Amino acid sequence: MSNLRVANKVIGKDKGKKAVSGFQGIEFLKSRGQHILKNPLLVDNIVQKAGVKKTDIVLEIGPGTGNLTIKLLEAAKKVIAIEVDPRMVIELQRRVQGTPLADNLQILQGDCIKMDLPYFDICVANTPYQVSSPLTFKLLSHNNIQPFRAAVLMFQREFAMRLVAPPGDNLYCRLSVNAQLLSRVNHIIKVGRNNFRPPPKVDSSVVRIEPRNPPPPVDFREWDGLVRLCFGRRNKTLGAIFRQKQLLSMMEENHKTVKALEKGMAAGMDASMDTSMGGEEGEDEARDVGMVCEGGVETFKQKIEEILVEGGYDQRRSSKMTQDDFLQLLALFNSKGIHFT
Ligand SMILES: C[S@@+](CC[C@H](N)C(=O)[O-])C[C@H]1O[C@@H](n2cnc3c(N)ncnc32)[C@H](O)[C@@H]1O
Repeated sequence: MSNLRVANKVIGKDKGKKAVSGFQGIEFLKSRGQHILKNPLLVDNIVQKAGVKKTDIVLEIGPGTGNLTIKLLEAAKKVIAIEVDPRMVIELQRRVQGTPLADNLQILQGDCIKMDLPYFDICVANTPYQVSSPLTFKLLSHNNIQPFRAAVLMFQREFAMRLVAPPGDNLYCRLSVNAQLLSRVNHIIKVGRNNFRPPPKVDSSVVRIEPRNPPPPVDFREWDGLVRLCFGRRNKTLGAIFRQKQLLSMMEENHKTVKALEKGMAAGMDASMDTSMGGEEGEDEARDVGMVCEGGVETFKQKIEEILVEGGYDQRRSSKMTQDDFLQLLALFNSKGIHFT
């Protein structure tokens, strides 16, 4: 039996997973999102719309049997392809072997979510749908370290439409807000399911993601913490969301932790000059967590309500709020010492 025949069998961690017969004897795995592009015109269209330049280093995630890879190699200076399935790696190597394209292809075998990404100018990929969201945000956070021009990615249609959805759209959600904070996202090609082998259950779309350079000056973790709460119940008013007991007590705990940490750091710095004047213990505690107002000790709930009313957010719904609305809301909370990390 040749090496290739051995390689084509489902091996290693993937052994025993559901497979359908595919290309050159390779069984395609559903669990790995192996839906191979079989329409060459579509492949040409993706490469052309991506705007790949002769000087580009292209990152491809999941090259599979190489239908897109070959076209990318013809258009770019170099392609770095990350593929998790060793059978696909062998097939791709076989396809370029002995051709001038082989010199410009680097294959990294492994899981794209677990490995550090290399430098690249543009990412073009028919992505494995299982990793759509982590991959999108991995790419966008990589942009903070090594900025890139764009990512042109095939996703399931609904995921793509959620990425591009504007405020007020039924599909507008945490994913839309987060992706649009970090990038400009445009839908560029609709792709029917019959362009793949085997055909997936749903249609797909290609989107173009252009990271915002420089990235927005906001702590993304904190931003996502706020957005996650706001979209917990997307059609409720923020007033109603932030009145929920469980949410308030979680925020209050978080608030106390942040204050205690700040106090600990300040104490470390001021250890040699203690200016404390004593006072009522309860009030000190409340002051420590930033909840003392003119009339005395204010409850955390009141504080949050005041912030929302003051900013005009009490009756707003996250499903209709823009990036700027969320940015201003976060700035308002932060200015009152409330954080979402
Ligand atoms: C939708 S197929 C695309 C194949 C090929 N690019 C094409 O268009 O014909 C997805 C590919 O991603 C690979 N893959 C799945 N999960 C992966 C992961 N976590 N990291 C890297 N590659 C992955 C699969 O083995 C498969 O080859």
